[in-house]
Amino acid sequence: MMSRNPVIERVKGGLIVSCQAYPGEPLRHPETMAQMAMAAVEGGAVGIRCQGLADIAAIKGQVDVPVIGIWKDGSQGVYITPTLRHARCCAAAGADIVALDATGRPRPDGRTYAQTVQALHDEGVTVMADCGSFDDARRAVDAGSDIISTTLSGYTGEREKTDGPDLELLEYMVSSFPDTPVLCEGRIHTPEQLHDVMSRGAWAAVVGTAITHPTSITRWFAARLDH
Ligand SMILES: CC(=O)N[C@H](C=O)[C@@H](O)[C@H](O)[C@H](O)COP(=O)(O)O
Repeated sequence: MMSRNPVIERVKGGLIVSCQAYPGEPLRHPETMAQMAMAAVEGGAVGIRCQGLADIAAIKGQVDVPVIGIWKDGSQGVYITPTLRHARCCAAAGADIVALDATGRPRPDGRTYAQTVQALHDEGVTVMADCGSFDDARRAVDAGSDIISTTLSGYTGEREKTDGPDLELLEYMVSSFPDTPVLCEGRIHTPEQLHDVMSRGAWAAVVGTAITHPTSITRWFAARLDH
């Protein structure tokens, strides 16, 4: 499959690194995230996913690879780029692709996911659908999303939170929607898992925590101490 969108074509077959720090965390600073993004690109990342308008702008100022921008607002319900306003701001901050919650849950601005995508497409914005289930993926494809992704699997109550990536959902999406690039995102923690998701037909994969969240990585090691 080819994508007619050059930005999506650029990340084909590659590793996208998510550079995010959560509210109150020591690394939560746009310059720090830009440094993290530069380090990831040096290691072979073909794209960066990042959160927040300041981070998007700082990262776009430092790397040449495509940037997927999100704006997380809140932590319950629809919080990943929840409204058209949030999405427009991500695009204005420089995101090459804007990712948004593609679930059917009510959105704060009362628009449906499809209405939001329509408005963004009218403005020339490339849209990535963060899905939590197969129904979300179908709705996202029907809405004309440029990319669909497993991002929200395990976080919306519809799919079990698997230890690793949701391979079942990935395979279902890849086989059902051959004309839409499918990204695998969420709980890819090892190079072997990355290899596995790519061999199952992912267009590209997004890895966050295992590369850019040292507090989690430290906890994984510390949990194996005998005391
Ligand atoms: C559910 C949710 O809010 N996911 C977020 C989406 O941007 C991030 O917190 C994740 O780190 C990202 O999806 C990458 O996944 P992982 O960190 O597991 O490699």
